[in-house]
Amino acid sequence: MQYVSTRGAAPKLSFEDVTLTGLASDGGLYIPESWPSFSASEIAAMRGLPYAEIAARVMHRFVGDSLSFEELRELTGEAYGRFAHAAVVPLTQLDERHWLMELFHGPTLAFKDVALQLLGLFFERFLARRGEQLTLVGATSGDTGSAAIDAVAGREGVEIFMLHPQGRISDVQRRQMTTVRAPNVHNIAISGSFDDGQAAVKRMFTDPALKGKLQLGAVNSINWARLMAQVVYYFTSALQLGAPDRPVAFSVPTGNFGDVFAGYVAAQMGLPVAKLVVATNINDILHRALSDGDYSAGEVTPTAAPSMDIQVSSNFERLLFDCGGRDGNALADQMRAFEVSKAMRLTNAQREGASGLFTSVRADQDAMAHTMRRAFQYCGEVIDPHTAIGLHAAHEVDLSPDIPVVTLATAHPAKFRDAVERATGTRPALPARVGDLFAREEHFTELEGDYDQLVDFITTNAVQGR
Ligand SMILES: Cc1ncc(COP(=O)(O)O)c(C=O)c1O
Ligand SMILES: N[C@@H](CCOP(=O)(O)O)C(=O)O
Repeated sequence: MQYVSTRGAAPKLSFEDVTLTGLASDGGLYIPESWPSFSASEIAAMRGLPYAEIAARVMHRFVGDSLSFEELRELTGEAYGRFAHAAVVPLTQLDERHWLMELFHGPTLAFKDVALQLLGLFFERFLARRGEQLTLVGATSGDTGSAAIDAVAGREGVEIFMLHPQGRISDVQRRQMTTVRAPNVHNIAISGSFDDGQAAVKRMFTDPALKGKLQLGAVNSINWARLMAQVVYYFTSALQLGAPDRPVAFSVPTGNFGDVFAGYVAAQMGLPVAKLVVATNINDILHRALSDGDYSAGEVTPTAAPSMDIQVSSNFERLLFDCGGRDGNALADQMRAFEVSKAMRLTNAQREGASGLFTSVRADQDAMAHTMRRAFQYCGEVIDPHTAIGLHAAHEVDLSPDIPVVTLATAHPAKFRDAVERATGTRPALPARVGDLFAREEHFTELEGDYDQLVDFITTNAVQGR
């Protein structure tokens, strides 16, 4: 299995190289050269298997020679053995056709753990094999940061610099990052939004001076391995609801387009996906792009679903590449123009390519709060604001009534206790596995977010190569 860049000019890489490389040298994102696929009988044969086994079967198609099937199965067993639920991502039924896929049973209470617990093990295995070190740089709107830090804190060969937008994430999210005391963990609070942090991180990967000093790696969904691990739970949940004999729809609370792109990949691999519903909050660039072809980024508006307060949606580039005919040169021109003007129209090919599988729904703050209340009153389920946006969208879309609709429950409600309490009157308790989060001391550095200042901080504090 080889990987190509969405912008056409970077070298093709193996899975191991892609995992350690982050952004492609031409500024693009790596994607498999072609989609591997399963027959209906191969999918049916996975029914009833443990999560870690299905994970190894699905992902081995992407890993090529970088890991044997047995090595991969050992790593999936280790990663998913750390989850607090034996099913890893259990399904909860809400009514005769709506389901929640609970993705928050990992150590940091959000879906990011599903990929990052495994990615931490990939880093360790590949770096030990090569005798190399990696400086991870990342941007977070709250959940990637905590999951990445948990996955790599104290590990050999890696250090992490994580940027979060000051004052724009929940107190639980912030503390899950800033109370971790490990010499290889550096938290930086920047002024501005997640988009500003993500733009700075992407610039670092194409900065020859910085790359001359440090081997950089990515923990954001820039890193293909993140998305690959997220493909698995589309398979496990669809299998429980009747796949491959019955198509299933998914409603996905969306920000950086990673999670829902993983659903797209599952469909390319042969899973019968009836529809992917892209659910956005009022930062609705993806809803406008999919419904009208208008991909133009405005200012990010802070909401009670802060992890989705994103306007420039990184993985949308992967979809545009795949749906638009895989023309890297044309996409490079389109993306470069977008980077200057912050606006673009999708081509007809891109719109038509996306329209078969995707639809989109935007939820405002009232719809989000109303859905949290309704889930609590009618189903006894306390859900977080991001999940509520997905569930709102699941009820808005027009689908045949015999198709089950799975909403991805992307975070534990306790991560956003204040917003949940405002909407439902119930304050969810933090699970015991997060420990004494509010008793621990916080440590982070405040920076303006100016690019040169960030690079200076990283190069001064990195231990790689010393
Ligand atoms: C809780 C939660 N829900 C939804 C999302 C959106 O996911 P994605 O960025 O993969 O679209 C995020 C952030 O990524 C998140 O942290
Ligand atoms: N919502 C995310 C934003 C970063 O997205 P990623 O999937 O590219 O890491 C977060 O919680 O940080």
